[in-house]
Amino acid sequence: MPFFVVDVALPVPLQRSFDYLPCAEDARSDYQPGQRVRVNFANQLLTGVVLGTREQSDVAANKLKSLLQRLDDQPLFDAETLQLSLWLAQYYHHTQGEVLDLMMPAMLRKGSRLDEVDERHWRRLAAANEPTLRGSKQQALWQLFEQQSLWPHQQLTSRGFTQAQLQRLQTLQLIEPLQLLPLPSAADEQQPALALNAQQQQALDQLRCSQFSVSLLEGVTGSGKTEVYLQWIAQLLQHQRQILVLVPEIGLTPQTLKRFRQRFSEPVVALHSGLNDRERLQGWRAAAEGKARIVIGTRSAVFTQMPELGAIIIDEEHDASFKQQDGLRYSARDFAVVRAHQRDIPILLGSATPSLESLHNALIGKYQHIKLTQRAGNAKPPGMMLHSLLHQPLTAGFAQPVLQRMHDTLQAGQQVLVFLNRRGYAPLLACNHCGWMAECRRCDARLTLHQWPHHLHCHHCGHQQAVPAVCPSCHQPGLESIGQGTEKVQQQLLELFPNWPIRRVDRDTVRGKQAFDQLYDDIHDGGPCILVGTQMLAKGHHFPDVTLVVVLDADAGLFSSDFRGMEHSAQLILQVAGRAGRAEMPGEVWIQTLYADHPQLNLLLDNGYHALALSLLQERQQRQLPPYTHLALLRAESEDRHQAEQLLQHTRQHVQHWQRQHPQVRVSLVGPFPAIMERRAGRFRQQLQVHANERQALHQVLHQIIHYLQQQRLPRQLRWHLDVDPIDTL
Ligand SMILES: Nc1ncnc2c1ncn2[C@@H]1O[C@H](COP(=O)(O)OP(=O)(O)OP(=O)(O)O)[C@@H](O)[C@H]1O
Ligand SMILES: [Zn+2]
Repeated sequence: MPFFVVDVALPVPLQRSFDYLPCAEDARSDYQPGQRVRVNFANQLLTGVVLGTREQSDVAANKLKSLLQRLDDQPLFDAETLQLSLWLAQYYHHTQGEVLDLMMPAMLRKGSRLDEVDERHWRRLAAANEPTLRGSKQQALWQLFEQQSLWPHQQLTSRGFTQAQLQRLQTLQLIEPLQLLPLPSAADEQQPALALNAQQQQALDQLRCSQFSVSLLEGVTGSGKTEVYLQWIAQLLQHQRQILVLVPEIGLTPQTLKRFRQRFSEPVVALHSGLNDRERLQGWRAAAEGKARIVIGTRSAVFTQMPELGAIIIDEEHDASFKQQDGLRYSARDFAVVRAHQRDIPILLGSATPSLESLHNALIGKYQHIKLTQRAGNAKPPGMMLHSLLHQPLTAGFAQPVLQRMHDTLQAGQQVLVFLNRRGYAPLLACNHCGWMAECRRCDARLTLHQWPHHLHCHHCGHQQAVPAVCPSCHQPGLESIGQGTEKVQQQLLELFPNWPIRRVDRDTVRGKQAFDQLYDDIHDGGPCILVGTQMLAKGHHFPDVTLVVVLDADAGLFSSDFRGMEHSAQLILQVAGRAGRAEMPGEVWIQTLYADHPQLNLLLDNGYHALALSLLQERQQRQLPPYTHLALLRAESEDRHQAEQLLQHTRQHVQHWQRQHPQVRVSLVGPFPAIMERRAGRFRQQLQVHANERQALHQVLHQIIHYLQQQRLPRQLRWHLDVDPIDTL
């Protein structure tokens, strides 16, 4: 056989691919780009992806190793996905091998075969004669097969049929077993589309079913954006397209999924973090084989291979969960736009509070700008007011008039939502004798007091410890909790409103999808109650009986040192406010603040998000910040304070030196300086910011930086990473 080597991309940070000898017996034609292979790399078993084959190698023949196994007969990744992986690798300055690794469901990464997730089904054979069956159970079973020729084994056993009964039908040559990929079924009861209002219809009319275009659907909360998505999807399905819908981490509730499955009889696959590896691969395959016509998923679902992909929808496009915050720090939204462009298909970004990036693109005409300014149905926009806390006696953190409104709302049989973005009992435990404060040993942060179970908890590194009985510093009793978290508010409200249920919704009370599902049902079953919650309650949920929203403390977000702080606070406030009055009854939002004359807060309330966003954009332009410039962060961290700083200092010098030889490449470097919270989990964190007017210049410099860093022999504990388009600089 003529000599050849296989070129393999591996999930390692080295900027190159690797040559391997083929598996014994394999011909060159057995290898195609996109197949997975198993290799031994530096004594590690890795799954790599074939990029091609070659007649020669730069590696000496006696140094070449053989592949351990070829995992796929057919390419797992198509040419389009391979192309996209290259884009990701270049843009985020990782290797193609790392990107492909990220794009694979975990089971494939570990080397599973695709058909491992097939499940047992039974299929009716063409029976010659009407069978004579003994026993009513067997007859009932056969009747099912007369209604529908194919059944998943598991569905039959859950209806009480046994293996023996199935085997009996098999012996009679009525049915046969087979292994198949399970597909989700549509809801039993399908629901018709709603009649769109004029604005929704106009929005739908502006959406095309082919060719690349980006549309920003800026629709106030409750304006019926989802209904527009659904009706557009219906059109796309008629064109035999697959549709990818991305939603924020907590936006993919069973209710959302149900709404899709009740509307479409085509298989709708959900991909989210609540799935196990097996379910995830099943969903991925259903999409990759074109069987799932709609995929609805969170961030990483953006990588799902879909041969007939015809449109992408990103709901709540401003949401931070679309940006991966560790490893390969990609933005699913930005990548989705690239993907749509490459495939020449439309993409729709929806939000009541669009990111300044997307808004900017809409304003300069790069994106089509579609607006929904009214709520759908009979719902009215909630009335919003600022309530100054200055010189006001507070009860449990609430001003008197606010408590009165809460009382009236409950009396009227409606629900109240109290928003406080701080879980736990209190953000601080301090000694009232000597001023000692409970601080995290490993972070520049205070420990949060939790009451149930009773302990101190660092929300930054996860460190937990017991609550001391006396002050560890002066040994006096008299430790006091200062400030409020959701736990404390719930407890205080129980005393103030003993006749109504007070439900707390945060990560401590609601763990996992099922818990949320249960809670959602409870809230929907209605009855007056107070919901106390963090941002978990804020996003995309539809609670028809909530008519009063109280933002307990708007100030926390107003003075963030991050340049996106105000943007994010405004988005959060409006999203929470958007939960009020979404059905027949009008809603009201009270925002408590010490800064009732804060100009931006007033702009938001008086003129709405769009007006505030325009003013923030102006500010960004003046300060030369994104979206007017491009930003990347190089972060370094180490247990040794100076190591991290020095590494960035040297990197900076290296770049400056390089810049002197390349004066046409204009970037500016800011830093190194310590992160806002310098020490986290025992490590000191430093950052170097790279600002550029031109993307290309930014990438040229980042390339230099990566190249430089990879050549350094760094102590193990000194780590660095690059964040392109960071969503915060904290
Ligand atoms: N054309 C319509 N006629 C009547 N009701 C509608 C119409 N469109 C949407 N609705 C209803 O209005 C409510 C809000 O709609 P939807 O959830 O689609 O809004 P949204 O814009 O996605 O909201 P948010 O951004 O706040 O999550 C839902 O109960 C929906 O059924
Ligand atoms: Zn800590």
